[in-house]
Amino acid sequence: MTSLDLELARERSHHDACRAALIRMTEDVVEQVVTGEDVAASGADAEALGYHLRSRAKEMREQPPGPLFFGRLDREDGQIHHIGRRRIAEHPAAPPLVVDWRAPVSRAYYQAGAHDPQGVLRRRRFGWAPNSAGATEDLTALEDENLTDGDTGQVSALLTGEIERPRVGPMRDIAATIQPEQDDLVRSEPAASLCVQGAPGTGKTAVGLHRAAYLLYTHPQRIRRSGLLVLGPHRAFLSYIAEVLPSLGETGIRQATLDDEIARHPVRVEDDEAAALVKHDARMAGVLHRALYGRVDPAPAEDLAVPDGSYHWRLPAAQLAAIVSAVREEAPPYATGRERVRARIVRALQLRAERRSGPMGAAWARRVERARAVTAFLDRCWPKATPEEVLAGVLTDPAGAADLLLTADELAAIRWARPPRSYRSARWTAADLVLLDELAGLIERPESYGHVVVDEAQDLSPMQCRAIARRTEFGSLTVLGDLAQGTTPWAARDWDEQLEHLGKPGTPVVPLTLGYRVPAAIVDLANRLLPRLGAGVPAGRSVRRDGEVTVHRATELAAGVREAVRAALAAEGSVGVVTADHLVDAVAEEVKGCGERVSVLPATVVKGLEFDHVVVVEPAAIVAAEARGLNRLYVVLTRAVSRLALVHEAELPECLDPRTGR
Ligand SMILES: Nc1ncnc2c1ncn2[C@@H]1O[C@H](COP(=O)(O)OP(=O)(O)OP(=O)(O)O)[C@@H](O)[C@H]1O
Repeated sequence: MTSLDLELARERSHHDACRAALIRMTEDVVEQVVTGEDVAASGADAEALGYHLRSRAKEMREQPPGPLFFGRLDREDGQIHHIGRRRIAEHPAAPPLVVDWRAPVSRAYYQAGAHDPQGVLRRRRFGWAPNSAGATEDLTALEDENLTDGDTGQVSALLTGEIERPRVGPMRDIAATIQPEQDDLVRSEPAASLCVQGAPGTGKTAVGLHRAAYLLYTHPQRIRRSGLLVLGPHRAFLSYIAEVLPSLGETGIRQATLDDEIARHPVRVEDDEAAALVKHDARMAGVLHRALYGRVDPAPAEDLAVPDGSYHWRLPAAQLAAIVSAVREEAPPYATGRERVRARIVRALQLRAERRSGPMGAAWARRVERARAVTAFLDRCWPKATPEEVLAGVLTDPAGAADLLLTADELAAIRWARPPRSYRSARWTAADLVLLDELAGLIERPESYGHVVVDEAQDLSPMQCRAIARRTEFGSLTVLGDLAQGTTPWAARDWDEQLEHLGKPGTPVVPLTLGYRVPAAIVDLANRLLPRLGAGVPAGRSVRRDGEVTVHRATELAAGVREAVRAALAAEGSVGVVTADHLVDAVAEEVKGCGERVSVLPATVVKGLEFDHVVVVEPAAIVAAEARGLNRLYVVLTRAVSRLALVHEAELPECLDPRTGR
């Protein structure tokens, strides 16, 4: 037996011990559910304790199968730590057999190097059979890095293998291979917001999800109680990333699109581009504010008289006006403002009444509060409002609230051609829902999440950013994006401005430029587009030296597509055939029956996804299809993990043409 075999045998037996301990931990929790429900002092305690234990038992049972550790640290002080996705111990007080990758002692696993060993003698990486469910015999390799040997410049074969592994199915966690610059972001100060400007494939999404898991581990009370939300650009993306948090042991985290998060109604119609542009513009915040508060009458003309038996208590108009404007200045949410005016009126009436007739009890105050005359006054001077009613007013007659804030053309763009009979029958567009959310937020403050991770944040409009800002008033944000991948008409060109809309001005922007998805040959090709994207971001680089770009000039596009897909299928992994939206049906027809590994996708839905082999059909059509077509093409090219094929019948966009170079 070689010394490597011996070490592997030892590690396998440690894995067996971990497996046995994990089974015991799960059994213990299930047992505690039973006793926990019986022993607690009161029924309510038993309920709370039982709930807590049941959730833990469920969480333990739902642990996805897999290897129980992926690394090991041997420290100068003689301590040895195995590192895995969750802590495993014989019993709660025993030293752990496996420490959680998020624990402070695990940090050195990701950060220590020969130049800065951080008390570590040796880092060991374990190699498991692909997609292992955690059977001990799947532990097939290990690799040691001695940090005391000076800088050997040695590249880890296991790490390279993991990064270059063919992709199938949904995104996987990267707990075993997080890189130092990524780890800094994952573990950065939780109360502070953070913005990551990352070139394609640098691991922004992975960093955001691992940071979410880290925050839940480090601040379970604060973050769990107030909630954590992950926002992604579309549902396909959400299902692609859905497995990552559960595989890190974090279940039940809300992952949604912003549209889902704010949906008060179904989207029934579409805006034309001119209307959508105006509705997503930051000035709409002013328009809506004006429309809502335009309903408040700051100078009531008449005195208020509240009948009380045979008597009337009176407040003069001037005093009413002073109350209304004082509350306006305090700027509470609109609905709170109405109730505050009511409370101040009652207080003023009470003072008057007590001056005349002595103390008035709480019952009297309640009666006055609900008096018809008081409510009638409020209905005139601070009427109730619903977002739908106010927005319908704006879209029926935009000039009323938006005059001087919008140009005549902009007013015309958002004006309803045929207003509905009532706001209740209005058919709302996606942008209208953003505006309704703004109004709802002015009327009543929404609950704040503890932390929100926002992916592809460059694509959000100012009004969408404000919807997120409202939900993180008392929480923090992890903002992930790439200005070069901005494809919406309102995509950000500058992070400082976007962060201001997100309610977190001055948040530090940290660049990531080293890519783990796209091989260097493909990054170099995509970088040729960068100068024309107007994004001013640093160019991407790649750790990957593999990869291949091929260009097929086809005399007949259909035949070219068939040939490129056939060539792609000769290698392992997924094949994404991506083309302009209007060509999708025709292309899908050509590759029908090519099997499950091939997906045909419109260019507009591939953001955030990746395929081993990407076949781009007619790049020029992707560029021509929309205003930010070049940005779209940049996104499409950078979806490739190993190989990229360009198939074209029309001329290639100039910057991609191998004959014109850059
Ligand atoms: N440290 C790492 N170890 C292994 N794989 C990694 C690492 N970092 C990133 N990856 C992999 O690289 C790919 C790209 O990561 P991710 O999707 O998070 O990047 P991104 O910056 O969000 O990309 P894009 O903006 O292009 O969508 C994923 O498959 C991810 O698992």
